[in-house]
Amino acid sequence: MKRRREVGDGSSSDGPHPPKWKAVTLDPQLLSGLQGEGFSMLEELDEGEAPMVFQHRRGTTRKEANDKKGAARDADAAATVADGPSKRNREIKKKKKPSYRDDDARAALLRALKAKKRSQEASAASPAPAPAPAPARPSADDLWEELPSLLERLPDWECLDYGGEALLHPAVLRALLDRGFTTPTPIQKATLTPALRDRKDIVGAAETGSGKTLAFGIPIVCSLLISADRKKQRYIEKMHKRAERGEDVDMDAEPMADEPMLRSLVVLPSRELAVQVAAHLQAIMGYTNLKCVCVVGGMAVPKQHRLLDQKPQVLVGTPGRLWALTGGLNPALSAGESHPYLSDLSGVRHLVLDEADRLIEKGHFRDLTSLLDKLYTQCMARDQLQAFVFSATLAMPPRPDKSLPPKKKKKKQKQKDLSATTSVPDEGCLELQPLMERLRLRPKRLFTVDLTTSTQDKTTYGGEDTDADAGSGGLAGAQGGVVKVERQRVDREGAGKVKAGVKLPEGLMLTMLHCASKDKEMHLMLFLLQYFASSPSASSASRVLVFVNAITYVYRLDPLLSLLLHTSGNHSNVMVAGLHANLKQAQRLKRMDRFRSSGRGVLVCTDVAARGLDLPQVDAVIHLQPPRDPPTFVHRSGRTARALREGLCVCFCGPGDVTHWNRIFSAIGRDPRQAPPPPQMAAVTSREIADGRRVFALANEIEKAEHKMSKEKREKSWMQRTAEEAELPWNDDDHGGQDDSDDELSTSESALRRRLSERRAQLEAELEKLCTQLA
Ligand SMILES: Nc1ncnc2c1ncn2[C@@H]1O[C@H](COP(=O)(O)OP(=O)(O)OP(=O)(O)O)[C@@H](O)[C@H]1O
Repeated sequence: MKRRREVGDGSSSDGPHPPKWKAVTLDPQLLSGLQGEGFSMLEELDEGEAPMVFQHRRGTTRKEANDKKGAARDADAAATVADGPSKRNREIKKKKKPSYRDDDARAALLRALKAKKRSQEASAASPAPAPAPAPARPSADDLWEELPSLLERLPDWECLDYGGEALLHPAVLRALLDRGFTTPTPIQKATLTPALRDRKDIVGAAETGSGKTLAFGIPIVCSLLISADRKKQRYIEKMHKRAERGEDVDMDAEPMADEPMLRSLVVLPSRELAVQVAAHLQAIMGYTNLKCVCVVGGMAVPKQHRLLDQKPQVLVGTPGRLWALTGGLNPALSAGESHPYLSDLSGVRHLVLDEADRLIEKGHFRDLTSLLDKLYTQCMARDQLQAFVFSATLAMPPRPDKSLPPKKKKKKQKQKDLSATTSVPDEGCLELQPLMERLRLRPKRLFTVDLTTSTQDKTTYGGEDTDADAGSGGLAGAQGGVVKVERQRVDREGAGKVKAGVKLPEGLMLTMLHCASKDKEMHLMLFLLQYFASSPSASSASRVLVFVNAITYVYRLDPLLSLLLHTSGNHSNVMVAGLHANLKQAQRLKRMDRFRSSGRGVLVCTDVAARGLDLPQVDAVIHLQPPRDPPTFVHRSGRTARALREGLCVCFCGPGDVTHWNRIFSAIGRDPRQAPPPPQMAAVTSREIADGRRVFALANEIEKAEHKMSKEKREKSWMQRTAEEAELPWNDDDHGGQDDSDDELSTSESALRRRLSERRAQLEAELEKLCTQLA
């Protein structure tokens, strides 16, 4: 509230209703310095508002005066900071009831105003300061000079150096160093030399999380860089020769850039995986000018066209979208949506089939085989195309026993499609022979490495023995030796014969939880409550994947677990999300991102998340329902215990699952009877189980009621919308199936909501009690 008080002669007026002026006694000192500056009056504000301001008749507006007031405050604040807190507090108190008796204060105000004006003028005259320059990326020459120091810091990668010539490009070494990858993983060690030095086709099987992505990523990036360097080298030599012949040459000129062409094609079976692999490759290309883009189904075609306009050297994608963009017909895309950059694949030098066994399953193989046919037709000179085939579940073809007489060849069957002819031995692990034929892999160029069985392969390469784990490769191989694979049986597990192509990571703890089928979800609840309660600290990241076999089950479990884990007091920061193939691609990626960035999270998912995904800090994988086959079990379980970390795998087993689990355990060479219960459940008492049942029943009831309510609401709004679109009259009573008036309806709805919130409060209290018991 403002009160005006008359100062001076009182001749000022405020329009038709002038305020009632009242005489105020002012200190003559306050006015002494203001004579002759057009000063006419003071405006006094009540406490809490700004201090008194001077209003000048000479065109100074209220806004300007306020600006000045702000500047004065800034100047005062700046002046008081240096005086320490106590003095500053006194100053602030003073400012609440300022007094301009003091000439210094007035002078400070005028100084501050002048300073503000000067700084405004200066900033208007000079452009905004340029942002601090990003640290310059070292040039290719710098990186070559850095090579010795890089190798010194990465001695384990140095073994891949041979004959004094670096096998790995320094730009890649630098990126590996940045990521802290100081040692190659066994599969990387085993494959890099034959892939890079001898350009062998690589077929590799290694456990989940063992770094297979870089086992093909590094050779691809290095070979692209090295061939660019060689081209430059050849150009420089040519220029030197011309200079020697006395020709006038510009030695600083760069060689003419080739027309960009696609050089490497990486095919994966799932969209999330393609996005992840592309990111992985981009990370090791950080010090290069190479481009890698990702194209997958479910994403906007124009956006993917824009990505292809960049003419990337490396393209990662799923078979359907790749085939469509290369000009194939795909019902998902109409004709004409292919991209010209992909019409010519003759420049492709690397082809990768990651998760190869999944790629040739139904649903992918048609697009894949069409793509391969086009690729091989265009790359007529097969020698230029190097293939990489990887998976955690590949069964290598058995070594032919030369002591036996050769089998009579059967009449050659016409192979119509890959999936029809691919043999699937050992509970679903793909045997490679038909795939190799399809890929036109030739034995002479083939290098296979299998680190998935407990029978360790010893790979003989070009006649000299080399340990696959050492990967140092015999030099004879370089002269075109024949690859032989000899198996030395080393029984690691001591648990009987292990089938080919199914090996779990070393750090995985395999457990089994037996319970009645109807109690599975209740036990899941108890496990999760215990699990998060026993995590080292509430702030440490910890994530769990719960696998089920049906999308409808995800729909049911996701909200139920959200209710339980959000409601339960001290675990309220556990994020629960569902993931399945029926979600739109953008939704899938968004949920994955949310899960990745959640401190503590549970992802309820179908097998769409089983393969390849490298989610950080997944400490436990739960098979609430047994997977369909051993490879799926291996892939699901492999989402944890990655890169030599530890992880927990919990197999929920109801009476109906026993046979299924026996089959899977037998395939991985384990005895299900010897699998212990998960440690989190070992101490759970029968009383806690009884309490758990009660809590779970309550949560189930709430979830069902909430689901019913939201379903009715959705249906009603859908029907109303449809009626409106069809211009039909809409009456709630007709369609709601109730005779209540609007008021009665809303009353019953609000009563229901009230009941639900009471039940929620009850659930919260019961969960709190249960958590305390479990702790
Ligand atoms: N040399 C290395 N040193 C340390 N970590 C590595 C190395 N190479 C890869 N990694 C890390 O290991 C993890 C697993 O790698 P990757 O996803 O390539 O495994 P994978 O064998 O393809 O697994 P999956 O079979 O499940 O697809 C990743 O987080 C990756 O960054």
